[in-house]
Amino acid sequence: MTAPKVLISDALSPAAVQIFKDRGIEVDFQPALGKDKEKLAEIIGNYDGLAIRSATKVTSAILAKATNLKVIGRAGIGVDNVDIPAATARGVIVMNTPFGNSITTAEHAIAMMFALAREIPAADASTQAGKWEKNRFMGVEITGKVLGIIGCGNIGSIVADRAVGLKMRVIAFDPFLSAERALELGVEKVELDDLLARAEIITLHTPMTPQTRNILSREALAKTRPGVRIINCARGGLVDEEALAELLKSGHVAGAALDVFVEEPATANPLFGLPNVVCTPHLGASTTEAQENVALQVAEQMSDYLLRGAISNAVNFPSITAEEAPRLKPYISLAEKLGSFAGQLTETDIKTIRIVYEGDVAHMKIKALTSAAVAGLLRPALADINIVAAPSVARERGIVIEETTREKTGDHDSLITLEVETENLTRAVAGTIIAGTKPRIVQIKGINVEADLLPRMLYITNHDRPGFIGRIGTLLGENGINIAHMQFGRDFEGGNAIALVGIDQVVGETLLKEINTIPNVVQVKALTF
Ligand SMILES: NC(=O)c1ccc[n+]([C@@H]2O[C@H](COP(=O)([O-])OP(=O)(O)OC[C@H]3O[C@@H](n4cnc5c(N)ncnc54)[C@H](O)[C@@H]3O)[C@@H](O)[C@H]2O)c1
Ligand SMILES: O=C(O)CC[C@@H](O)C(=O)O
Repeated sequence: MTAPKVLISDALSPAAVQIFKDRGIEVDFQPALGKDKEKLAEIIGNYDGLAIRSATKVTSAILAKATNLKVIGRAGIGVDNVDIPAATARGVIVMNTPFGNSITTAEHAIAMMFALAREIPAADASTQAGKWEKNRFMGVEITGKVLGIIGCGNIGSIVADRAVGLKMRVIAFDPFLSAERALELGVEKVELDDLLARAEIITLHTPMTPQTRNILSREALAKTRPGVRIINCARGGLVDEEALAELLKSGHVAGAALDVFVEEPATANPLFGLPNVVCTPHLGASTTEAQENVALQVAEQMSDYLLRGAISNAVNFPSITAEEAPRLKPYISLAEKLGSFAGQLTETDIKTIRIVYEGDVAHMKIKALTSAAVAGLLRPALADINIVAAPSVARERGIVIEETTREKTGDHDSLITLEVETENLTRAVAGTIIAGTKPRIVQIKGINVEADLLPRMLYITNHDRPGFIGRIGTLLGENGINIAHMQFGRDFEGGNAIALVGIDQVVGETLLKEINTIPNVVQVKALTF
């Protein structure tokens, strides 16, 4: 196996390069490439992995050229510089490092708060200019002030913790913050309007989503207290920059500290040059400690995926640990084959996919197995579908996916049953793993029939009558088709029967039609796995 190749296209700590090398991965460190999208597009096709910070924009155009790419690792939190749907559609795993820079970023927000409260940047510039303007700079105390946190997740909670330590009164707006967590943090959970009306300092710590974009809109800013100070170390675009500039000029907002901007790199901005505006160039995560943390973590995560199939902190696929990966692999193959089996037999629109996981498999990462089953099921219709994209593609097509887990009920230690419902029928197929690694089908439409799934197979349904087996064997033999195995099942004597025939050659349309003329044959279908 040739070593996977990773491109680092942003300024990651050299610690990442070392990790990749130590793990036997070829690494190309080109920290300025993120700013050169033409060059990136030209070479991205050579790499299995891409490690980035925020400068590299992984657009759908870049992804279209990334023909070998398997994983994008973001050394940081926000993945808004990656086109996730486009990556997902191409089966590229996108991972981030959700905690490595949280403390550092929270500290930056606190530093910004002090900078605003005491006008430190302006006082520094004035002093170094020899002005000694002791009367110009009159600050405010932090102690006892009401801090309003919008978004109280990893970073917001660290800010809350530090602010409580500074004897501030902390209120937080976050629809996903539980009452227990708020109590634990010592913050008062409030609605947005309440926060806007009460906070003397507001700090933003939400991701950029359609709900949070412009959360501090012109209207929201108008509801704030006169003299409010605003800090944004999360994402540009959470605050209306034009409206904020106007309120700073009118004196309603006493100060604003911004680490992030609608347009980055920010070379011109409506806020630049206004009194008591403090700006940093997206430095929230820029400490030696945080950069070391995120670089090490992203390199480990990407290596684990490329070398061992382990997935952690992926934003578009469930996590799989390095220990789980080898155990899960045969079940992923089984789930995909069961899906493929049902998909090849389903010609009309699928309405619902129901998957039941029984026994040991019920305790595994079933989300990954479901993705594999859905990919297998959709592949006959959508040849390029991949396991990462499959569930979202299915949902886009209005297909309902239902998963159930339960303890072992029958003979098999693990059993996966896939049921597909279309307008006209419901089809179920079940399988298990034997000898630890081999996928085997064990039931079709409730009829027990045990068979290995070979690359070429025939699926035949017939009425259970004497003479069928001899005829099918003769017909295949006469046409030069070698039978690898032949398995039968029936619901009861003389009832409905199923034959699964593993074959070594391709069966053409003419022969399929001829098989269909054998007395008592109901349906015959050539399948490939
Ligand atoms: N400036 C920097 O260099 C820097 C560094 C790291 C992170 N960040 C950014 O900081 C932000 C927060 O990161 P995090 O790690 O704390 O994320 P997180 O996911 O841990 O927390 C985000 C919080 O926002 C809340 N939230 C989501 N939608 C909301 C809404 N509509 N209203 C209010 N709250 C909402 C979530 O419930 C969650 O608790 C992200 O945007 C991240 O990209 C910036
Ligand atoms: O990489 C950086 O410097 C910024 C990272 C930050 O925006 C993040 O979301 O983690």
